[in-house]
Amino acid sequence: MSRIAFQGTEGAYSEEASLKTFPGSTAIGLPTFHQVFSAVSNGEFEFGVVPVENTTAGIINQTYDLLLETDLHVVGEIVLKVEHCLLAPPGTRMEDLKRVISHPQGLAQCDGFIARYKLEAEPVYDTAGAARELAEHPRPGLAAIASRRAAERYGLQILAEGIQDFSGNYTRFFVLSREDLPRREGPYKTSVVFTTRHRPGELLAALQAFADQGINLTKLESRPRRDPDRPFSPIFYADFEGHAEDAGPSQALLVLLRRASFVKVLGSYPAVTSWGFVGQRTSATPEV
Ligand SMILES: O=C(O)C(=O)C[C@]1(C(=O)O)C=C[C@@H](O)C=C1
Repeated sequence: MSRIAFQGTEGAYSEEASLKTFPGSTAIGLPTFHQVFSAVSNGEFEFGVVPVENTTAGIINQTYDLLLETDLHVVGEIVLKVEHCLLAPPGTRMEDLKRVISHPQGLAQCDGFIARYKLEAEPVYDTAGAARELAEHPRPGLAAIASRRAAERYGLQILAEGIQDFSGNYTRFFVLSREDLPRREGPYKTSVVFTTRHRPGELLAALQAFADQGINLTKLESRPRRDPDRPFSPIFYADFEGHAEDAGPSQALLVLLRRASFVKVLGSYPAVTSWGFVGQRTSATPEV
């Protein structure tokens, strides 16, 4: 039975993503992303499940930064539909509420709801942690944004459900492992990080190789590099269809290696190919 580390507390969306992908495994919440990455790096856990991006609120910067700093492989992706609930101790009325606590992503995904009800938003480490904190230390006027599972786990009342600003609110997670997994059947995706020389046309040239090989890029993200001598010089995170060892992708990666000043392949993993598979164990998710 696999042991999976996620960031947060029992009832977190990351826990749900872990258990739906690896049914029957043990998923344990750790307080920080740093701890999840180290626990997988030092072999304490076989896999880590971390959020990378959300369709409403964008990328999770810390995950992207840590992917660069550690040598873990990305061996899977999970896409989970996230339905947020407004939770409060039983007996609380909507009109009593003044403040709401949740993970910054949870707050960002419910920004419109929070504004509509004129609530003061306060960030905490994770959504389920907010629910637990509220259940253990209820304060007048305080609510939490978390999952239905968190409400059940911590005995809170659901005052409103589906409060995210967009009903199509999906979070994408990466499955991290110290070892790469054996190749399976089905479509793959690959994630890479690279930097280019600071000259006109360098990014275009780096990406041209993918176009030349007929490879579909599914993501391109730019982040400021953490270099004190070159603040704001960008580092690029790209995902593309295919396995790094396939003929087309390996050719494109070779060109990228020649053009770029730095390249790191984060991993090739079975792609979540259909939105119908969201949050479900499918043939595209890693086997344990
Ligand atoms: O706090 C949680 O429940 C998490 O699993 C973290 C997290 C995130 O960091 O994006 C995961 C999914 C949701 O988008 C909101 C929060």
